[in-house]
Amino acid sequence: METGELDISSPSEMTKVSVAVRVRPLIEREKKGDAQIHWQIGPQDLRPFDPEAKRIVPNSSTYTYDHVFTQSTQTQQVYDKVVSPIVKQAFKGFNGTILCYGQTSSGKTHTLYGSNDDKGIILLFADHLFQQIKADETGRQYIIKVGLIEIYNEKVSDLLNSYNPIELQERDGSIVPHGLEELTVFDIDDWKKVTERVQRERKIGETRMNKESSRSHTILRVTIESFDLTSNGSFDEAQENSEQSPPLTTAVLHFVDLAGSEKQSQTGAEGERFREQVNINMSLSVLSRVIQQLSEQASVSSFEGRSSSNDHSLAKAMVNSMVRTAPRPRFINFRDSKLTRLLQNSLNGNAYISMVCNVTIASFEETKSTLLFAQQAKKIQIRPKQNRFSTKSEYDKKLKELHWLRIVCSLLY
Ligand SMILES: Nc1ncnc2c1ncn2[C@@H]1O[C@H](COP(=O)(O)OP(=O)(O)OP(=O)(O)O)[C@@H](O)[C@H]1O
Repeated sequence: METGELDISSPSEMTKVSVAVRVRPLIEREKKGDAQIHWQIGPQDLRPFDPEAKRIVPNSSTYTYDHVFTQSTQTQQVYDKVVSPIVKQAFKGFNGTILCYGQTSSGKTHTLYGSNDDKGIILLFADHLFQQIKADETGRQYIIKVGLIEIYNEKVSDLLNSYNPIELQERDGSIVPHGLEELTVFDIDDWKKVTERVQRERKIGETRMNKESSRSHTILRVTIESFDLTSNGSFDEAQENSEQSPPLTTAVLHFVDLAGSEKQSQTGAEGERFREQVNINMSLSVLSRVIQQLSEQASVSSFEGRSSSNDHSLAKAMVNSMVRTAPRPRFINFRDSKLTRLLQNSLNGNAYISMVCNVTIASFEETKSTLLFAQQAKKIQIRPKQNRFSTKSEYDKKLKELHWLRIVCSLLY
């Protein structure tokens, strides 16, 4: 396996969150303000740079990641390294989450939604998705559903359905966005219609909030259901046990564009804007806490795992003292914000996760805070499970759904 690649060779094994840092080019405001360069970018790391002395800060830390993308990187490269492996797994029925994190104006929206001359992850994903479906000659059928969720001031709503409120409900141990309308797309043309709506609704959202930067978290939720119709709709029990192509799989992909945090002292925000900022900073700090708790849990359990394999009394004593000094959290604070509650299933390990942490080299403190968050995230361990349907009745239900969806879509488009 190439260094830094997402480890998907053995899905039932523990693996880690893939963490990338993307450095955006300097923007006009920074160029005009004679911005100073505070970071030196290496192939897989960043180091603090002293702009006065024009050298790396002596004895400073090196921040290392799975991937570091420089100012000249196109989003296609980010997609190939960070998103594409997750999408390939989604075709086999594994959930995935792609999370863009960073301070305000660090390039999160650019990375996800792109610009005229640099396609964003969402469009690149659509190209990839429908190419894969077209190239599949096995006769498998796919149902693709898309929903767009907004979290604004701790309220969860459906951006594709008049901002209807969404309730986060727990079902069979999973958190589901109850009330979310999901649109079914059969090909790239359907997808383009939906993404045009997504872009429109995001713009309306921006106007509604009277803002220049994202004051809400938006989550594009894509469900890929795939099933095998080669045996003319009959359910093959033997195939059900096949690891590679079970008759029915489902995977949920989340593309998360987080609101950027800001310091009130820097922006002087008041009134509604101040309330937005407090909510954004609160939910981001809950996310940081959850990531920290999960990473602590991972280091304790991996240490326990290592020591039990050679059953050594000294190792056992060390584990005991470690558990005493850094106890495994009794619970993870998922419920403390809507964002972490919605992402609970993913963060808790049942999804491949890639984080793109966006930064600028023109800021020291804000970039450092993102880099520290990214370091914590690197430690989280995950063990995604394949989502496969296991009974003939579930299979028949899906067949009926496909049948009706095709009828409805043929009437709509
Ligand atoms: N890789 C890039 N290449 C060129 N321009 C970029 C890149 N990344 C960001 N930018 C530009 O930087 C500015 C800020 O980017 P963007 O709006 O994506 O930030 P953000 O992190 O989403 O901000 P916020 O949290 O405030 O919404 C925009 O003008 C965007 O076009």
